[in-house]
Amino acid sequence: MSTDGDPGASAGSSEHRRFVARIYRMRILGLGTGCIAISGVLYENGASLLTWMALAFNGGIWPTVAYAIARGSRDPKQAEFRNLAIDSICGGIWIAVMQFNVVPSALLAVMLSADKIGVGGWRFLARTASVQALACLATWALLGFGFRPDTTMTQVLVCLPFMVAYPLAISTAAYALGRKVVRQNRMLDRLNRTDGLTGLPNRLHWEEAAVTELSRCSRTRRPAALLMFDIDNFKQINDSYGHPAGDEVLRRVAASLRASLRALDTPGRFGGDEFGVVLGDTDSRDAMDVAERLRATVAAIRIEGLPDLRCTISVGVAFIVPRLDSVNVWIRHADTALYRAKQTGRNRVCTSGASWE
Ligand SMILES: Nc1nc2c(ncn2[C@@H]2O[C@H](COP(=O)(O)OP(=O)(O)OP(=O)(O)O)[C@@H](O)[C@H]2O)c(=O)[nH]1
Repeated sequence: MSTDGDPGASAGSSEHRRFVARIYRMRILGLGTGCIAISGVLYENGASLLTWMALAFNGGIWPTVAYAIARGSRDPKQAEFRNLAIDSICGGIWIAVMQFNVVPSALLAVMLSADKIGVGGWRFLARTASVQALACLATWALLGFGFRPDTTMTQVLVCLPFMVAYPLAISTAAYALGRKVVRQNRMLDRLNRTDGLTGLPNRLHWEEAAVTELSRCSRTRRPAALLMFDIDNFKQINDSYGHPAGDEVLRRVAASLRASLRALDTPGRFGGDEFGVVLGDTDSRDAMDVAERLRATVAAIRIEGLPDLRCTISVGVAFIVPRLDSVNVWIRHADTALYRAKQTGRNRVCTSGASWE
């Protein structure tokens, strides 16, 4: 009995073991309090010793047996789904044994249904509800179609723990699951926006920052600049020192970027050995200073164990110009300037020329 779990995860995974453990805890609570509710009816109806023993088994021993079955199974998820169907069958039998005593029978049916929806949705409920109904009908026929729907006050009172504790537990589990989903969505969103190697915003995220900056500039008429830079002869670094050394260079360049920029600026990895920086509220002179500083910082990078490794960057700078209404055009201007820096000897800063100021 549970509202929690991910039936879609792969068999045998730790997620499935957690799912089984959560169901175990819920089953102990649900069947424990549920059997107390049933006992009120059995007591007043003068049930046989065999019926009491069956109830004791269902409430006290079955949760642990079900847990052991699921834990020992090669496919814990499927095993647990079978156990949940058995829960429904038992529920159907108890409803008939109670001769449809209305309050505990309705409670049992509702709680068992909530479980099934929580774990496997309405389709799973439909499947288990049909076996529950069949088990109920068969038991009812076997016991001679007894029908005593009236519920006494004592029977209502012994239903209270089930009525209160179990829905609270279901809500708590649903809330915890909801929080987990929100956390995982946030993490996914962060991963989607981050370059795995450098930890910088990836191209998509970085371009969003550029769009935001461009529209802010159009509104406020404040200056801004875009830097695009590319590591010089990076292929040669990879070829001479190996790919892991190339990766380390990329990480160190990213670290230099993070260390030397303001919170207002947005660095990003554009792809391969190409990076971009959005410099918010920055005029052309300051932008050139930042670009030169970056160039010098990267040139000073030294990698432990590789004393000969040197890396430089070529930087293209594009300022906001009048009637610039597309980030793609802004990036193209910076790219053209970067191309010029490469063409004129690398390890230098070039600008796209035009500026507002
Ligand atoms: N180590 C490493 N290399 C990468 C990565 N992504 C791209 N590269 C390599 O980076 C190199 C980029 O080379 P290019 O930009 O074509 O040229 P370059 O050697 O930098 O020369 P210039 O740009 O003209 O100075 C290619 O060899 C890519 O395989 C990465 O994540 N890690």
